[in-house]
Amino acid sequence: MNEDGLLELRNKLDSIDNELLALINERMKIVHQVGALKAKSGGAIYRPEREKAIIDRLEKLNKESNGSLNRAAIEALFLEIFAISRNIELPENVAYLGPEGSFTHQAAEGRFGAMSSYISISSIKGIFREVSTKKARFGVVPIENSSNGIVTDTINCLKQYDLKIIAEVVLDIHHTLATNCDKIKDIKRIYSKDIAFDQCRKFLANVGLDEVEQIPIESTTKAAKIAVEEEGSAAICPHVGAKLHNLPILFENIEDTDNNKTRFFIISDFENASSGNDKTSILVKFADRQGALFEFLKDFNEAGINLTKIKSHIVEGNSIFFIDFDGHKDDENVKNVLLKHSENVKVLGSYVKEINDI
Ligand SMILES: C=C(O[C@@H]1C=C(C(=O)O)C=C[C@H]1O)C(=O)O
Repeated sequence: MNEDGLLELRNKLDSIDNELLALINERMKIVHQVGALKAKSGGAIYRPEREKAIIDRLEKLNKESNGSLNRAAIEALFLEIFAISRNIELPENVAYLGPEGSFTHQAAEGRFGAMSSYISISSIKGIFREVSTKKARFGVVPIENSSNGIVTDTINCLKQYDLKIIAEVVLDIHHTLATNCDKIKDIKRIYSKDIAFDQCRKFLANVGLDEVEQIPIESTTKAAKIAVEEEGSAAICPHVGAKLHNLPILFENIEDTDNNKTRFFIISDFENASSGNDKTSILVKFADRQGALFEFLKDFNEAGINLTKIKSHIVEGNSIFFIDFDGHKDDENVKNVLLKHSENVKVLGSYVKEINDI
């Protein structure tokens, strides 16, 4: 290795880092001023729509100037900077569906960064309780998986609690088979969450593990914890879950579809302003008469609103619909339709539409 060449390059990196540090500190001073203005006006500190606009602008600039970073890299860098900025203004605590290492934990960390504090909660209802009693500023809950559908507990809580969806996060879900066993045939039982077994059926059959006892438990990460302690056990769990409990990974990406995604909602107690690229979620209870659903959908159609999801759901014996559509609740056309149906509709929140859709 050319030692002089290496030293010269490292010196260049050092001086770039010095400039970056000075610029980030300069940025933080301005964030502080924004924070002071918000404190005066009572405005929300976290503004996902503004953060998205910054990332969109930087991605465009990066393309135009032939920069080598892709969107994921720009997001990783800047979402962390934003999270640090917000935490300097007001420390953020985030309640997520645990345990540590769960997919919901990953979704939470992706959005709130390394400086936020995280509270692992064992039930979805517990998360709603934590946020509505202001013990946590944000909650992160799963809402649907591409193979297993909607998460009933989350719908029930969205109906019951007066909290808002302020952002959505979509994660690609990958499972591993992790075990202390050296050979597949030594595996006598597998622990995982019920829906994870469903998502890996073909894989289990292909490797001859479909007849082995499957023990469903409440989380995939807990599955790794149990499997590490019990001889002859394996876990279907996320990569981070296996690492967290030092359980060797035998197979990666064992899910049956290569499009396995979970969508999460971030909930809090404030409403977002429009970003120009939003989605809105509502719950609707239709009157028990012919044509009620049809008329509702007709009004949406006539207002030029694009429905992106409609799922029926039973709560306490009554059928309600969970509906997503493009647009913000304050957009003129949306506002009018919602007003017309206000008796039957609960608006759950308007939030920036994710690119990675489910
Ligand atoms: C500084 C602000 O507050 C937060 C931090 C942001 C940032 O660091 O750029 C952007 C949006 C907000 O989540 C702002 O609203 O501009």
